[in-house]
Amino acid sequence: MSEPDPTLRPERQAEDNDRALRPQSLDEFIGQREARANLKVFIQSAKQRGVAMDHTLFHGPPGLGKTTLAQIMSRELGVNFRMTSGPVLAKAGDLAAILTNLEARDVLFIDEIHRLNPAVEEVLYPALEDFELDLVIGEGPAARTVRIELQPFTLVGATTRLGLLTTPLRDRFGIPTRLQFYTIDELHQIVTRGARLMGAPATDDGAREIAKRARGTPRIAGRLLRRVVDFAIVEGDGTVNQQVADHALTRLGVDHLGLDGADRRYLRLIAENYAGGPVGIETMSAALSESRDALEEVIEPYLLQQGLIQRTPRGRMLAQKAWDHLGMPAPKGQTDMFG
Ligand SMILES: Nc1ncnc2c1ncn2[C@@H]1O[C@H](COP(=O)(O)OP(=O)(O)OP(=O)(O)O)[C@@H](O)[C@H]1O
Ligand SMILES: [Mg+2]
Repeated sequence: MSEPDPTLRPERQAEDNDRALRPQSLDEFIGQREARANLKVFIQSAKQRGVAMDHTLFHGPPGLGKTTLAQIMSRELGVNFRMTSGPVLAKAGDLAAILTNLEARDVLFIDEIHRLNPAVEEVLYPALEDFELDLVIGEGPAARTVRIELQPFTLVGATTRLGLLTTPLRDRFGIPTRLQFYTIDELHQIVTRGARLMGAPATDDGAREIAKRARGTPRIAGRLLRRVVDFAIVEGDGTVNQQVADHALTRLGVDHLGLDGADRRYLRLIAENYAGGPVGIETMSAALSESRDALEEVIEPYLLQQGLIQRTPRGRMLAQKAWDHLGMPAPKGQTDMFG
C-alpha cells in the first residue's frame, strides 16, 4: 500500500508560511461563528477597559485556525504578538527571558502548550496569575529567589490535545475555546476567497467540490486548492471548475468524503482484520505503523465527526456508514447496537 500523500495531512508544512491566504481580521475569518462572536466581545471589553485580555486557550484538531486566531487577536487588540512553543521552552530561564521582554497587554502565543516542561510550567503559574516571576538565582547555599514584576500580558495557548494539559494550567485560562470542524458551506467560502487571492477563478461547483473533500479543515482546503489550480493551469484553461477539481482530487487519492489513503487504510484494517471491531488503539497503531498520537490527533477526530467510527470502552468500531463507504457488507448483528 502506498504511503499517504503529505499534501493531504492536516499537519503543518512550509507552505503554511504563505501568508496570502491567512485571514487578517475577525471579520475576514470565516467559520467558528460562536468562538468569533465571543472573542469579539472579550477583545472589545479589554480595549475599552485598557487592560490585558484574559488568557485564552484554543484547542482542537490541526489546521482549524488556532494560530491564525491568536494572530488576529493581537492585531485587533493593537498589541505585539510574541510566538513560541512548548517544546522550544526547555528551561525556566527561556520563558523568563520572553516574559520580561513583554510590553503591557502584549499577546504571548505558546503553541503545543501541552508539551511544556513541568519546570517551565511552574514558572508560568505566578506569571499568569499575578504577573510576577519568581526566579532562583545561583546554586546551593548562595541561591536566592528574586521576584520580578511583569507587565500584564495575555497568554494565548494552543493545543491539539486538551487532555494532556495539566489541570492547574488549564484552570488558568479564563477563555477556553474549542475549534470545530468547518461546514462545507464555510469551506466553500474559504476556497472561493483563496482562489481569488491566488488569481485563479473558481466556479461555484469547483469550489464546492474542493470544500466537500477538505476534511472539514481550512489547511487541507488550501492545499487541495493549490493542487487543483496546478491541474487547472497545466491540463485545463486555468479555471477551477468541478471537472478539474474532481479529476485532480481523484488523482491525489482523495475520495468523495475527503478521506485519503491513510483514512481508508484505517477503516479497512478494522473491517478486514477485525470484522468491524472493537479493536484497541495500540493494536491499530502497530498494524498501521502510525503513532498512537497521530491516530488520535489527526485521523480519528474527522472519522468520529463523520460518524464513520465509534469509540467504545473496548476499542474502535466501524459504524454502518463506514461499511457503506467501503462498499462492504457489515457482518450480521455488528452495527445493530448503533442503529
Ligand atoms: N477561517 C479560516 N479562513 C481561511 N483560512 C483559514 C481559516 N482558518 C485557518 N485558515 C488557514 O488554514 C491554515 C491553518 O491554520 P492555522 O495555522 O491557524 O491552524 P492551527 O489550528 O494553528 O493548526 P496547528 O494545530 O497545526 O497549529 C492557514 O494557512 C490559515 O491561513
Ligand atoms: Mg498552529
